[in-house]
Amino acid sequence: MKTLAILGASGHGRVAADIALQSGWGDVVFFDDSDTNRTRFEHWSFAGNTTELLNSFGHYAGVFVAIGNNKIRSEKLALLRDINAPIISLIHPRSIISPFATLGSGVMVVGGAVLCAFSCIGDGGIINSGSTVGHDCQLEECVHVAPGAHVAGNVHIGRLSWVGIGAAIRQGLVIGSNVMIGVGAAVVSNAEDGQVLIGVPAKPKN
Ligand SMILES: CC(=O)SCCNC(=O)CCNC(=O)[C@H](O)C(C)(C)COP(=O)(O)OP(=O)(O)OC[C@H]1O[C@@H](n2cnc3c(N)ncnc32)[C@H](O)[C@@H]1OP(=O)(O)O
Repeated sequence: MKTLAILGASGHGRVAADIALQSGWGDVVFFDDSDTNRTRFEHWSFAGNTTELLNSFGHYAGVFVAIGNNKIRSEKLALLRDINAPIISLIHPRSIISPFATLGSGVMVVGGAVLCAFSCIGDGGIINSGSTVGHDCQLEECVHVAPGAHVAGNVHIGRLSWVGIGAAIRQGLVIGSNVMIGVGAAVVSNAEDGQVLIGVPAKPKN
């Protein structure tokens, strides 16, 4: 039986475990940096913090970082990459992924998500429930497309950016790094690094 180690015992971690078990993993074991005295997390074993995972990753057929914060997820993935841990991606069996799409490692694709032809998802990306990423999009490392958000074709999104729940991005735009696009925003022009955009049409938040 293949066992997956998941770093991040949270709601996002529960979603990761659910996808893992629906996609062929036999069991999961959780790690997290908080409340390290526990022995269980929901239905699963809990085995310690990040350090304990780094020391024991060889016991697991795969390792996944299920931390919603883009920056922390990126940092944890870098630690695991440095020691050649077997970082895997989790793809919900009822997501739709073009055979011409490209996914990095440590990516999560949740149920109902659609990745169109020639879209490219960087390491640690989260393509959440019912969201769509159009043709030829390039998403750099650890971008989160939240539930129900839609990214039109040929959009470039910089590392660590977050496309909020229900937001939409017009085709061909360039979204910088560390951008936060708010719930329900309609983005119709390029975004600079670090901007927080809200509204319809989206404008920088004061
Ligand atoms: C499975 C999952 O759960 S995935 C998680 C999905 N979650 C998301 O996508 C969350 C995205 N985050 C947001 O949209 C946030 O509201 C942010 C980041 C844009 C702003 O957050 P904060 O800085 O904390 O703003 P705060 O909540 O204090 O609101 C400040 C003002 O902006 C307004 N505002 C906040 N977000 C938005 C928005 N998306 N659209 C329009 N106005 C907004 C508020 O109404 C408030 O206005 P007021 O000053 O007139 O009362």
